[in-house]
Amino acid sequence: MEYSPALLSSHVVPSSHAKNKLFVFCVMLSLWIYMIYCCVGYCSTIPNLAYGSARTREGDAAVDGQDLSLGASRDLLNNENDLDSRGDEWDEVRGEARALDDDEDDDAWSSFLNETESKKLPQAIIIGVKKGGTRALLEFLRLHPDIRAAGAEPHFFDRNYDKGLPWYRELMPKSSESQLTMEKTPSYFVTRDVPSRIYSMSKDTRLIVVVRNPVTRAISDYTQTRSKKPDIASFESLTLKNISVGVIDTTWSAVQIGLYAKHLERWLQFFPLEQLLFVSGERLITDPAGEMARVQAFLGLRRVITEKYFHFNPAKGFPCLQRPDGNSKPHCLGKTKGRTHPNINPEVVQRLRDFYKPFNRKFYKMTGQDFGWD
Ligand SMILES: Nc1ncnc2c1ncn2[C@@H]1O[C@H](COP(=O)(O)OS(=O)(=O)O)[C@@H](OP(=O)(O)O)[C@H]1O
Repeated sequence: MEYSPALLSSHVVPSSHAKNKLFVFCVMLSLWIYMIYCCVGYCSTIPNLAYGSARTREGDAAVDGQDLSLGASRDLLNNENDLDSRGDEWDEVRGEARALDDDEDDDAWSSFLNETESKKLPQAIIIGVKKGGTRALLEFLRLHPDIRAAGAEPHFFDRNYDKGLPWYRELMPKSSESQLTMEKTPSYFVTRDVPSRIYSMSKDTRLIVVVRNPVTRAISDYTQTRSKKPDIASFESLTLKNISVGVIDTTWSAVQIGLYAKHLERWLQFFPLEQLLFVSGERLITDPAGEMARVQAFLGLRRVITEKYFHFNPAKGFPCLQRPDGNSKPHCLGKTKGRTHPNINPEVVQRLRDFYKPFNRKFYKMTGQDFGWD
């Protein structure tokens, strides 16, 4: 058989073409697989990160408690290990927030496509008061698309300050440039060093205080502790130094926290009054949309959280959250919010009312708001 270069080239040239094509195809395929892998990896990481960081927060951040600064405190309501505002309650609340937030994955996608999110130090903080309704306020605010808030209480400025601002920032959820970052730690309001520390972080931090009738607040505080330590002394004996003399024991933390005017004085040494918003814990229950309108205005947010988001649950006795379209069951805060209070001797209640009256008046004067407790 005759050797033919033409024949040879007719075999060789098409096969090298095919090889080239195959090579290009393989490269393209690998690139596509890599891109799909990256996208899928990213999507699945967003919610996982959110949960992961929440868990880390639960591990690191302290729980609801108090650090009082008005002299020695007979801290019989020591809530150092009180999981009331976190723990199971927090999981439940987080579930509620997610249940109402159907568009979370869409949000993640749009933020992936449109802008970079990052963790920021909070620009607004709910600083108190313990048992005032701080959890309800935070959960209501978390429905706002322009707010991102840490769920658990970080207790940075009172208990974890030595860990530094980077530690604190790490506890915050990611947010876009247009979103406000928030947290709540009710013990800040009554802790001596907190105002100066927040001021050092940023003198522009907006501060929100949910206040409630100090007598009811004290009973609520006591009820919480009793639910964990059923054998504690009676409210009456803890309130009065000596039952027969009837002098109020102001060293008891449950009493001290309610001296709002005294605590506020310390804050006003660092922040102008306009930088603080006082939310009525009572109106947060009777008119949540009205109080939320004030809060949103104070934070410079559009009014998104309106009447449509609330449904009063007569069995629970509190407003619960609902989807504005009303298509799903409303979600209430957990069972540790809205406990039944024990019956307290009416004479002791009256003594406490009388005791708080001058402090309340002073507080109304300082804030320019009458909360109607007297
Ligand atoms: N919507 C809604 N649902 C349930 N509970 C509500 C609500 N709004 C305000 N409250 C009141 O919040 C009180 C608990 O206050 P806090 O969340 O500040 O408590 S804590 O300091 O974080 O432990 C809690 O106090 P208690 O009633 O004594 O349990 C409630 O009265």
